[in-house]
Amino acid sequence: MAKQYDVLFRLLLLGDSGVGKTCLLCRFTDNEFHPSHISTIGVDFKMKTLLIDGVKVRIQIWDTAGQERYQTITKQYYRRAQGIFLVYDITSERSFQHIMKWASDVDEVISFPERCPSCAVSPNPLLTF
Ligand SMILES: Nc1nc2c(ncn2[C@@H]2O[C@H](COP(=O)(O)OP(=O)(O)OP(=O)(O)O)[C@@H](O)[C@H]2O)c(=O)[nH]1
Repeated sequence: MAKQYDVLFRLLLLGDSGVGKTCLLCRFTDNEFHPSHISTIGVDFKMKTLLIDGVKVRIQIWDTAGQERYQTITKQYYRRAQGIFLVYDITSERSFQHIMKWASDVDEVISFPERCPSCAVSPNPLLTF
């Protein structure tokens, strides 16, 4: 069976609840828009394969819940990501101000490799993109 992809990138969407992370992902993977807001529970993901210069690039995008109560779950995904999108709603100044908080949460998780020794060599996903 032919290999389905040559390289895999794991990316993560982070931001306040309701800023449009799921919509952004649906638009990117399926070119669809669903106007209803059904809060993500924990973490969900979608994939898309792109052909770039003859290389099959599979992009796996993890869509996290913006609600605070799921953060124990969502933080477990920060280290596995090779890139993180910090998403805000352009009509919500508050969601923009919270971007600093999301970024510092990521920094906090990845700055303490002793919490997860097997992940100690992971690059900082906020610095690599
Ligand atoms: N006008 C407008 N509304 C949007 C856009 N993108 C998303 N929305 C609306 O924003 C609401 C929330 O979108 P979601 O994508 O579910 O938000 P989310 O960030 O995934 O929310 P959580 O799963 O709770 O973290 C929905 O009611 C969408 O219809 C946009 O580009 N324009």
